[in-house]
Amino acid sequence: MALMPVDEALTRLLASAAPLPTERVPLMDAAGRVLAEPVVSRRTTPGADVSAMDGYAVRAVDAASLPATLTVIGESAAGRPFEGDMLAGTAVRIFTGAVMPAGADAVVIQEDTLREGDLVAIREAATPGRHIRRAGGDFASGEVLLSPGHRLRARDLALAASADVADLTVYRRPRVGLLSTGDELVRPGAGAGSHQVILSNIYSVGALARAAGAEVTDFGILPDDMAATQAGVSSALAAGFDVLVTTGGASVGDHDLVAPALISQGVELAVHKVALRPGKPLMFGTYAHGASISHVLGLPGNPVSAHVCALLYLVPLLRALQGVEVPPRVPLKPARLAVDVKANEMRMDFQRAQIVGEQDGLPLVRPLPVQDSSMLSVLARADVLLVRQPHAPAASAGETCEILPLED
Ligand SMILES: Nc1nc2c(c(=O)[nH]1)N[C@H]1C(S)=C(S)[C@@H](COP(=O)(O)OP(=O)(O)OC[C@H]3O[C@@H](n4cnc5c(N)ncnc54)[C@H](O)[C@@H]3O)O[C@H]1N2
Ligand code: MOO
Repeated sequence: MALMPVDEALTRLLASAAPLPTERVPLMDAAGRVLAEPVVSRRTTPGADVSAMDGYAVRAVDAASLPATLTVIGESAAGRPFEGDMLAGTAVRIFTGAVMPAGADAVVIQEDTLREGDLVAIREAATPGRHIRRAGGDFASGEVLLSPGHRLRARDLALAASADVADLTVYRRPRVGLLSTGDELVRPGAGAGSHQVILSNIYSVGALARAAGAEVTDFGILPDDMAATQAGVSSALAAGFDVLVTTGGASVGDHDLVAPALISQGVELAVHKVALRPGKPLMFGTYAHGASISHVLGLPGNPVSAHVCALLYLVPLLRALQGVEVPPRVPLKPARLAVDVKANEMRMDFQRAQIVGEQDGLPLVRPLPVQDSSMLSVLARADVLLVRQPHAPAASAGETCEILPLED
């Protein structure tokens, strides 16, 4: 069967990824969620002209030339403004964030004054507007501060709070189910024999999914048996995950039962086998539950392949389900080769590589010597994936190349 190009598989996957329903969440629970409605300020901030420093509010004209001694007629603290008017020759003690008294147009910082009783000697000439934060200087009421599709960062939550917005409309978190397959798999810490393999894929894939905003459920391990695989797939589909991720059993061996089991349970496969290394056996399909659908992503069992496929396909799918606009291309970045590399064959190749320096503003990248897709220690040592396009010719040290970050 012909292998599908990497970006075409991504295009097909994203084509079915309509955003999930929305919900309201309080700001405290909103980090990492994706906005479904804009954040519109309900307030002008600052709400009035305020002092940026601790000192004395003055009329600049009274303290424009020195010496100048003014009479202190009151105090303005944050939350407790001075109510009176400032007449010629007066000053008001003021603190950071406090409203400027009517008539004052400058602040002299405390360090530039000498206070004696009701009098304050000004030791640094005042200029109009000095140390004043203007009303609306940060943002105005009605201003759109954050737009739909934006993934909320810590600082966005403070911004929304300061705009007097207490909860936000975001897309529901995608629910992801992880289904592992393989007679050989044993959980970490459960005393695996040397003929067995320790279940590792759900940890990397699950962590990538969580970091992309999903709620993750470990749905267990299936044996390499057709009836059991069909039954496992059937109950995982019935659980109604937004995304069901299988690992293993994706290739062509006698024990690779996932594709036929998915098809037998009503999953329509849109992708099966991609021109990708590692990750050739990748499959993707959808399963209809009435009006809603489950996306089904079948990852290869080799741990590096599963991780790379999750980065390339699962993470963008989860973002798209949360309303993020995701370009249907692998997001490559420029770099420079630290060593010569060979011509590539027909599969787009994602080589585990290290950044070993910098040249002309680009990271210098060297592929690790072993590229076996079972080797997690090599993946852990890598800084990035060095990406080689299908049929790319041999390239020399110093030439530009493309990389994919392993973390964002
Ligand atoms: N004749 C062919 N053989 C293979 C082909 C092919 O085209 N023709 N493709 C190869 C490629 S590429 C890959 S990648 C692997 C992956 O195939 P499967 O998805 O069927 O993976 P398994 O056979 O189930 O397992 C492969 C390997 O990974 C280990 N594994 C599986 N699940 C996990 C897990 N959850 N955690 C940790 N390790 C896991 C499993 O024990 C095997 O060692 O197929 C090639 N073969
Ligand atoms: O392409 Mo497989 O994914 O060799 O590891």
